[in-house]
Amino acid sequence: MKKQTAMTRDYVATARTLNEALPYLQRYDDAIVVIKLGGHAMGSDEGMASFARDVMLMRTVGVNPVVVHGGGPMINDLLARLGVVSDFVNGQRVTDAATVEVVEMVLSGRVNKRIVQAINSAGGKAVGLSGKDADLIVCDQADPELGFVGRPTDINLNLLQQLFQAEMIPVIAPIGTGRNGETFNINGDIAAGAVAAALKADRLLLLTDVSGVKNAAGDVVTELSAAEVEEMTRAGIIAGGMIPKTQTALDAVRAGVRACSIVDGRVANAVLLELFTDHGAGSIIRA
Ligand SMILES: Nc1ncnc2c1ncn2[C@@H]1O[C@H](COP(=O)(O)OP(=O)(O)O)[C@@H](O)[C@H]1O
Ligand SMILES: CC(=O)N[C@@H](CCC(=O)OP(=O)(O)O)C(=O)O
Repeated sequence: MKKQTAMTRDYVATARTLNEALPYLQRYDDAIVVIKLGGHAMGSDEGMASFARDVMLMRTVGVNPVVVHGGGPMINDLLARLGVVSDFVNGQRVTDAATVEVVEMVLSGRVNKRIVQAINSAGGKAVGLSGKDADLIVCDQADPELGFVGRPTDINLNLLQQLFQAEMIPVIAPIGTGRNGETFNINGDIAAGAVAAALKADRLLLLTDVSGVKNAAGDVVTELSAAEVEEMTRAGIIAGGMIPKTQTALDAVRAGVRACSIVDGRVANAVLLELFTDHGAGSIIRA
């Protein structure tokens, strides 16, 4: 009897959640949502499977999801085994010719295929790509000091639109192609921002390993203005890997993306909570 009561309570809660989700489901019907999955947010196989189900659910309710991933920790692991140490400047890896080979191998290889496989196991049709496929992400060199680090200049929108029409889910490794045949390493956040901006996406979600952008007291700032981001960066409160994230968020909303959220990807169903409930967490930067 007691068990039945608990079960009934569960059903009531589920029904309430579905009811709460309705306006969000309507708002996001046929929307484009770009999700950046950071290397630190790609933990356990269960976490990956849960992320894949969330992406699949988005597709099922009519959203066009695009996944762009990182994999910094996985690159570090292989470089360490090869005895190579990288320097980072403002959250970006200084990338020489030998390093870019390792970066491409790790990102376009194991990391990309792990995500593709997880989404397909959840019933989706994910297609793994790097920026080299059909010239998806063409880059210039970002800064000579960073070596083979790319700044995206052109995105092949036609390819992405064809995949949306076929209800396929693009999973993109942040590797760019140069005009002279170079291979470029692109920071995952910057690649996701460039794709979101080109698509004028409804939402850009940056999934990471912290609960949002924190202020000097260590509290998450739920809504951030451009001026606050600039000030917190100048003061060194936004540092390291959070610099490309917040700059990407600003660039994306300036380029026509409706909103960008920085959320904790380790939280179960982080993507669904952010898109389809009143309980979105993390930090949001709006246009
Ligand atoms: N103000 C800040 N608020 C939150 N995190 C910050 C802040 N400044 C720097 N960080 C750091 O940024 C990291 C996220 O960037 P990064 O390690 O590149 O993540 P990912 O691999 O998910 O892209 C956090 O783990 C944190 O250490
Ligand atoms: C230029 C640059 O820094 N590229 C990144 C690409 C991977 C990435 O962005 O990974 P996360 O999202 O897990 O940090 C790198 O080499 O680490």
